[in-house]
Amino acid sequence: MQTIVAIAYHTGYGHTGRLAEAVAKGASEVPGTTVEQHAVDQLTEDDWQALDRADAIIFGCPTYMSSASAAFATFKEATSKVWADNMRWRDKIAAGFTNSGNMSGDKLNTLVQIALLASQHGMVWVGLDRYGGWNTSAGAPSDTNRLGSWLGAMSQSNNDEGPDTAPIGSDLETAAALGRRVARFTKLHRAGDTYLSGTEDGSRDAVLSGSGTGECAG
Ligand SMILES: Cc1cc2nc3c(=O)[nH]c(=O)nc-3n(C[C@H](O)[C@H](O)[C@H](O)COP(=O)(O)O)c2cc1C
Repeated sequence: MQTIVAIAYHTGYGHTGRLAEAVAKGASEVPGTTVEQHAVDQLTEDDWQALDRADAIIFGCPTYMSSASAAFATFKEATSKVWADNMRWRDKIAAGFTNSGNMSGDKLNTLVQIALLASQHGMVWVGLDRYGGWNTSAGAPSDTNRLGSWLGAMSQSNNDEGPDTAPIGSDLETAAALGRRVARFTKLHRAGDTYLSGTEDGSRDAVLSGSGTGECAG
């Protein structure tokens, strides 16, 4: 079964773009996953259609002034057309990531904004399943999930470094872990759907409402 994981992201200066690449790399490690990246400040009609076709959308943007960047906010509002069309992103898998200059930098607010966007669309949110790192005397910045985030992947990029060196490898690996997890859950979600669609009563909705048997015809 081939599944599509789309990454819809904004980057102002390239740092969050590195994170998007890492998320893509992680997702692509799950066999049978097609990964697409879409820069939300350059979306064409084809990009919007690709997002409609995706089984999962992972949203990402930098944190600017404690919030999602303005370019991402513009995209966020533009998705209201999708929502108004019978919530056509309903039931897709969703996740999020953000990057900022400070260790905290109030970037949890950005992930909350992204998670609320996904919730308004009726999407199914997947967070990060990694223990926090860099939180003991033996810990180090090289620990994955060094910023201790579970709603989504966070990274920090020094303000005096370009995207060639920031964010650091542990943040990129954290982002890759999120990509892998989303790709795995997307497969499980689609496989369950496909299984139930093949039940003897032939109706996923019948099974889920309790009137079907749930016995697979095959
Ligand atoms: C307009 C603006 C606002 C920013 N606000 C914050 C902030 O609230 N918190 C923070 O930690 N860093 C903040 N930063 C730093 C950026 O988050 C940081 O440079 C990040 O790496 C930029 O990612 P990008 O290269 O993908 O645009 C801000 C940067 C800019 C340009």
